[in-house]
Amino acid sequence: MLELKVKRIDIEVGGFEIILNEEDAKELGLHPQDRVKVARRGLITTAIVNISESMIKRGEIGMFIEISEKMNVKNGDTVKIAPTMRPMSVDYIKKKIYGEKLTKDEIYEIIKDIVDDNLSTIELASYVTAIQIRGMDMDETEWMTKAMVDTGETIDFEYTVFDVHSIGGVPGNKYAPIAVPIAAAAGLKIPKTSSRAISSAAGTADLMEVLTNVRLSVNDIRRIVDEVGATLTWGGAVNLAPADDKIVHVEYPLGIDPHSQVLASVMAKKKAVGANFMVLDIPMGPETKVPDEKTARKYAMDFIELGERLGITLEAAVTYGGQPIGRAIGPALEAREAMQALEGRRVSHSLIEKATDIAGMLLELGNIAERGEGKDMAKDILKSGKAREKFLEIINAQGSRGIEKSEDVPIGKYKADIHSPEEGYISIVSNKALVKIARTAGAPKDKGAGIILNKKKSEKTDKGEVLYTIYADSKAKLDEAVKIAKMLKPLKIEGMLLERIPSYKA
Ligand SMILES: O=P(O)(O)OC[C@H]1O[C@H](OP(=O)(O)O)[C@H](O)[C@@H]1O
Ligand SMILES: Nc1ccnc(=O)[nH]1
Repeated sequence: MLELKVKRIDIEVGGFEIILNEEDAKELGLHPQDRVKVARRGLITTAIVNISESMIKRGEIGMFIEISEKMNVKNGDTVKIAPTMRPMSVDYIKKKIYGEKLTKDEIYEIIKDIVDDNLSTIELASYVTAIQIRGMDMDETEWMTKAMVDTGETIDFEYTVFDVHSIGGVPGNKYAPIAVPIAAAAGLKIPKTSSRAISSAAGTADLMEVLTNVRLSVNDIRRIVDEVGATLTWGGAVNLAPADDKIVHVEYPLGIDPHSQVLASVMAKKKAVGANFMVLDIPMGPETKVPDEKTARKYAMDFIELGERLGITLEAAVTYGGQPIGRAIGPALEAREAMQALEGRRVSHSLIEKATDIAGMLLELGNIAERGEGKDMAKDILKSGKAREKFLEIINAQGSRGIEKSEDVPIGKYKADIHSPEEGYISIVSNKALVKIARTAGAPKDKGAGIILNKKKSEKTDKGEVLYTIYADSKAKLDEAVKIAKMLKPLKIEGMLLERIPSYKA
């Protein structure tokens, strides 16, 4: 064991990492990526070792933001460190890499180590990759979901709780800020939590954060649902299924979201708030998580079965994901478009149809509307302005940012129009290319960054007309996004030369 003086390093590294001087590391027999226990005043945490010759002096320990905050240390404090073993869950991850089925206890151990930050980013990334390639059966998925719930807090409401969730994968998917207030305006109780972006350029949590505080405590969620009927918050901020956000953290840069992880991630969040009934959105289309009907059915049946195992009645909606929902992509632009829809302004048909289809299913599940009449009722509630009122109540109860109208939403200061190289009809809109461009422009972290589509599939364009506009919070990222856009050409025009493949001799 060594006692070392803390030197805080103001960098977020996404996990518990420390830096030791080469000599101190040698004394303890430590190498880079080994683990140590770090202890101070009864607090003990596992951390991953990095080694430096000169940045950290002998007798010092460099502590990055995450571990400094967890251990509550300032410069000059002392901590004790000692080498420790790799957790057993690394062996279980390897078992999955080799394609074996995991037991309930092994899965619980992995999830517990994820929650306790005992796994390095490398190990966590291997876990996600192993699940993507090897998959999990329904038993493993159920155990994983329950482990995710049991390693966090849960909320018990005294009334019937409704919920809604999308598996994501289609850009511009801002159905929730419209569907949730419609259902809440009709009297349903919906404590909705969302993830941040996983494969897209804006998750519901990212876009809600433009308008309100999404970091609520369990008690705040309970109080606000009691008072106004619904919340729209970020799951990662509350201790509800806390493993989820840590897994999302490594899925995001990889842009992958394995089937059984989607099931566990969504359903753990629903179980943690005690949902009794829920609607699940499955966007289907090329370049989404669900390319065809067969995959959509598999998702729907697996979700329904997992729902049954957890005591949640679930109805799935397979929705059109062949191109973005609405015309806006990126947190602020999507928040603005959702508000425009709530204000009754003219927005894309696809957005209104999708949001009211889903809200209608919730109204029917809640026995507020007869079967087959939910959608019309949802449209009436939207038209009446009651959903807008409810939405403002929700965002004000969570913490007002002073945004009351769509015009108040701040969007990217820099923008560039992309023009059509020729006349014709739009034949292909590439979800993936649009996400790549929006992410290059800075979304989802730069809230104002993203894309507004001026043209969508089957629409006619003249030569030189604006196809879409890219927004960014910084000029450098805008320039980069324009470069990528010109390379990827996300909108194809019928008759357009798609690619020229020269002969070897050319
Ligand atoms: O599209 P990508 O980024 O893969 O999926 C992540 C999004 O999907 C879910 O949707 P919602 O909360 O029901 O809107 C998550 O909560 C998150 O907002
Ligand atoms: N993996 C996930 C996909 C969509 N939503 C989630 O919350 N999680």
